[in-house]
Amino acid sequence: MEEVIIATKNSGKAKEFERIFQAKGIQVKTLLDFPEIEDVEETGTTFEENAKIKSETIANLLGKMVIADDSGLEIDALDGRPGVYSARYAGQQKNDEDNIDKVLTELKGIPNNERTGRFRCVLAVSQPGKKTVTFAGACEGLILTERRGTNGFGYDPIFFVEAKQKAMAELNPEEKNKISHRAMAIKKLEENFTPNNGAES
Ligand SMILES: O=P(O)(O)OP(=O)(O)OP(=O)(O)OC[C@H]1O[C@@H](n2cnc3c(O)ncnc32)[C@H](O)[C@@H]1O
Ligand SMILES: [Mg+2]
Repeated sequence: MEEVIIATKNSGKAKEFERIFQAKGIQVKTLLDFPEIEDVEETGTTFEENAKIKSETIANLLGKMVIADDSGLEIDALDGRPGVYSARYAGQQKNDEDNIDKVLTELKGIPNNERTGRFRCVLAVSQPGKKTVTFAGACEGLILTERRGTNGFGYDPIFFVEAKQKAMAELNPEEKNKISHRAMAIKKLEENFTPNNGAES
């Protein structure tokens, strides 16, 4: 495999995929390279459903193998929210800062030991004429009471990784890409995916 197409318009995700795949000699293209392709509506109720909707739509459109990533932050004290609504938690404008503010407000007064949560990522791989296959990854953490660090994207500044004693946004890209939910899902994909998976459509 020399090139992969990742069906994402999120530049933070795109950078992580580029870094991880380029280290393996694989070129990454994302939907940022295809500005004419419109947003795919994420009508599913699970990460898996949404990842499949994105990969199948774009694979059909381009006639090539496509990988999609649906991901988000699940917070126990909020019954799993923002979950699949992570990108648009504070509204359709998809603003990371507004989303973080909303989570911090909702968690006001919740003690540290109850601020558990996890990032989840489901990767879906679609090839024309074949069944879509999926790979999931997760990364456990605690939700901080204020922002720390400036690396990464999305909710990284308020996600505390206990093993590192740092916020995700305080880790450099290599460190994040060793432990993240996305890294875990990519690892599973590498270990289990061959282009013959999902043989019949
Ligand atoms: O659908 P695409 O085009 O890929 O881009 P998106 O931003 O809409 O992506 P999702 O629908 O999968 O929503 C994921 C949201 O979850 C959050 N998220 C996912 N992975 C993250 C990570 O590694 N660090 C911080 N936040 C993350 C972030 O707010 C994302 O916008
Ligand atoms: Mg999305």
